[in-house]
Amino acid sequence: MRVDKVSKSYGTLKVTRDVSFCVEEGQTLGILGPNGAGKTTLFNLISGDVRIDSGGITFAGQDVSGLRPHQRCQAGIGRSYQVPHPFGNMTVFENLVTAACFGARVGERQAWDIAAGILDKTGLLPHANKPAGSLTLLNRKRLELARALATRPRLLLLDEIAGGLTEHEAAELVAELKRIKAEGTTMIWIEHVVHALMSIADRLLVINFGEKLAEGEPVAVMNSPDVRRVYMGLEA
Ligand SMILES: Nc1ncnc2c1ncn2[C@@H]1O[C@H](COP(=O)(O)OP(=O)(O)OP(=O)(O)O)[C@@H](O)[C@H]1O
Repeated sequence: MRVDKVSKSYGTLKVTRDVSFCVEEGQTLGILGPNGAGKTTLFNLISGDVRIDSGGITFAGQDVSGLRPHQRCQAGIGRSYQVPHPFGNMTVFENLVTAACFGARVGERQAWDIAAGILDKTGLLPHANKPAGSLTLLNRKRLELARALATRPRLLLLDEIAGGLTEHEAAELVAELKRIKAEGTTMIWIEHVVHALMSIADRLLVINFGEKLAEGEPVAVMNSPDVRRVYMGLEA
């Protein structure tokens, strides 16, 4: 997946400024940056929830910049949202079947199988028949991940899915993401929980004021003077 000189403004506020980066197939890119730096906007531009003003986005050899969100999902780009958006009155299982039917474009029978497999994988099996709106924070986060997985993505965009979890819960989540990665799924993960991100990311990208501040091998990026000064508030 390649993001090439992408920009986005809201009125006079330039929230994404000429951002470029690549993610190799099967790799995990971690995205860090202060609040309001433009990280979620970047996801919105990749998933098509928001149109880019300029630049280009290529996925699996195809220019997807002009595609609508559901077309990008069907092309293999799945995402979770920072604020979970399940169908609250539908059960957990029904949410996953719906995601599989519309995102992975499979028939209902196959969607059931996909949903059942994901329930098991994400620890949601005991909650399969509960309304999604009744879940705890941890299970809502699990469902957000599960719904994205049900679309059978080749590229999975994860927006702050560890925020608000306990240490133990975050470790469980990381273990699950490692399994997903081992199956060959490419991932981009926006996360403030740095140690969780560091435990899985092959590369890090740091965004500040809508611009790329640093990119590269995770330890080198975290130790770079610019990142220490701007992101962590430390002297170089
Ligand atoms: N639809 C919109 N209209 C106007 N301004 C917006 C819109 N969406 C985002 N912004 C602004 O763009 C900037 C970047 O927001 P964004 O949500 O991408 O940041 P973020 O890095 O994901 O922040 P956080 O870590 O707090 O989630 C912020 O100043 C935000 O207020």
